[in-house]
Amino acid sequence: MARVISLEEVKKHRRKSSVWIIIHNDIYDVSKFLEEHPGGEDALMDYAGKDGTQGFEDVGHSDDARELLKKFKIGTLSPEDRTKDITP
Ligand code: HEM
Repeated sequence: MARVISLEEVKKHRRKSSVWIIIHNDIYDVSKFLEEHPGGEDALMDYAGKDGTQGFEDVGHSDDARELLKKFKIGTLSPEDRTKDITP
């Protein structure tokens, strides 16, 4: 079962040593992906400890990128902290 994580906890992971990002109410630890991200480290750091759904979708990431996401998933956001999800 996926670990349930609060927004308060996510907010603590906004330094390069530990970067968590929320996308579609799931939580991703991208600490080890910063240097590999084709969109650059800064794009990820802008959303460190925050909800990056809008940013992620605005770029129009490929299916490969979406597939890659699965590798970094560490949990889901607590129900009380969830936002109304956006497409897709
Ligand atoms: C957190 C998980 C993320 C993963 C796994 C990821 C993965 C990728 C991958 C594989 C690409 C190469 C193009 C593609 O396949 O679509 C890419 C490009 C890009 N990403 Fe991300 N990305 C993530 C988050 C973000 C976020 C939050 C932003 C914020 C704006 C972002 C901005 C970009 C940009 C601007 C490019 C385009 C680079 C270019 O084509 O010049 N990414 N990303």
